[in-house]
Amino acid sequence: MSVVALVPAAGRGVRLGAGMPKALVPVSGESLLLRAVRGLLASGRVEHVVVAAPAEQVEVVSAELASLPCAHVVPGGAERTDSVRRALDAVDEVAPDARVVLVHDAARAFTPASVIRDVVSAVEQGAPAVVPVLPVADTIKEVDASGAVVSTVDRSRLRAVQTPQGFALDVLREAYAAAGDIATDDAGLVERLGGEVRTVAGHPHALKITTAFDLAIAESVLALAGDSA
Ligand SMILES: Nc1ccn([C@@H]2O[C@H](COP(=O)(O)OP(=O)(O)OP(=O)(O)O)[C@@H](O)[C@H]2O)c(=O)n1
Ligand SMILES: C[C@](O)(CO)[C@H](O)COP(=O)(O)O
Repeated sequence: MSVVALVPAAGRGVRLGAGMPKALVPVSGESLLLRAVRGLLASGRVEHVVVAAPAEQVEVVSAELASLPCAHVVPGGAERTDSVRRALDAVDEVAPDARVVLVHDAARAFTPASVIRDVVSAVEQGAPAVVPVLPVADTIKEVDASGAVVSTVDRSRLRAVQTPQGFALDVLREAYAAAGDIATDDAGLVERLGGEVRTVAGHPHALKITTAFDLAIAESVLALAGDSA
């Protein structure tokens, strides 16, 4: 029973503003995408990877991953959900024996191997869907349309959600078959069907690189880890 990872990498990276798709932005000479895919494979728990690339950059992205023969590239879509769906559609061809699927943002390129392993193990032990989470550090307030505070939310029950998110393959397929509106994460589609979603501990290094500030943090993490992060 193999594990396949879907890597949505077709975003424009508007908030980062690097003038190229975010997945191709280099950190210490290696793109976020290459780091993310290599990290999945280096966990020792992922055998196949399907990357959703910007539709007009499939060849560029394929060349970027040429050193990793188990990575396959498909054209992504307009929204993250569309990109994941296209990668999911390629699983039968790329990994016909897969029963466990991960969905992992290229933008979370520094996710530690331990998080990837914990997510895979939880699915293998029977969880239909698994997300890595971190406690919320800030006080969270609900505000109305005018910006006035409505309430202070009890943060003890809140978690910030990361990737990779792990699924039994048939569960993710069912969730995507039923998907209506766009969801901000894949587990949200399982929740809509009433499916159980379990959590494992996330990690600060699995941050999503969204802005130039996040990229600076990633560069610092790499510098501290001596490029072994
Ligand atoms: N149509 C899209 C949009 C996003 N993604 C991917 O989904 C992940 C999370 O998205 P985000 O970090 O929001 O990336 P962007 O959409 O590129 O960011 P922005 O909104 O700043 O353009 C990224 O790896 C991104 O490449 C994708 O595959 N297809
Ligand atoms: C999937 C995700 O990374 C979990 O935190 C996040 O929801 C992606 O959101 P985005 O708005 O598409 O970046």
